[in-house]
Amino acid sequence: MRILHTMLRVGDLDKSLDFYTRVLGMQLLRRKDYPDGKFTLAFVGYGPEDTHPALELTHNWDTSKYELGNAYGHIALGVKDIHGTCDAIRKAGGKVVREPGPMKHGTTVIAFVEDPDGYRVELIQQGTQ
Ligand SMILES: C[C@@H](O)C(=O)SC[C@H](NC(=O)CC[C@H](N)C(=O)O)C(=O)NCC(=O)O
Ligand code: NI
Repeated sequence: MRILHTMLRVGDLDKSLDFYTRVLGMQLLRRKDYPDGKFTLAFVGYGPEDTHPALELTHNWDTSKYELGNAYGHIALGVKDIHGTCDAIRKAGGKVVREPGPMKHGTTVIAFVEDPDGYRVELIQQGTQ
């Protein structure tokens, strides 16, 4: 088995696609409208789905906001230069909500950014896990 995708419900698909593609550098892999169900699925990631996991951004046409609750954690991205990546994300208009540094109670070097819905994306400095 392998991880195929993680599904996130998003309130504004255009804003989310801009964040995940322009700000985080992902590719839009495929997008399909389901008019009978009044929703759109857009898959984004860093490579083709037959070899890379993807995010499934689900847009329900009648829902513009979700209660994220306190159970959801994050998706994590490995990065070569966490400081440079955070600077680039800020420059592109992204929101860094936790500056790079060792995790609390540990040594892995992490940072957190927030997507347009408030979902957190963790950046992990490669080689520090
Ligand atoms: C290893 C890396 O992938 C992590 O996600 S560790 C990040 C760390 N997680 C926790 O502390 C989990 C327990 C916490 N009580 C929770 O439920 O989230 C984290 O979020 N650290 C915060 C920080 O600023 O270092
Ligand atoms: Ni993590």
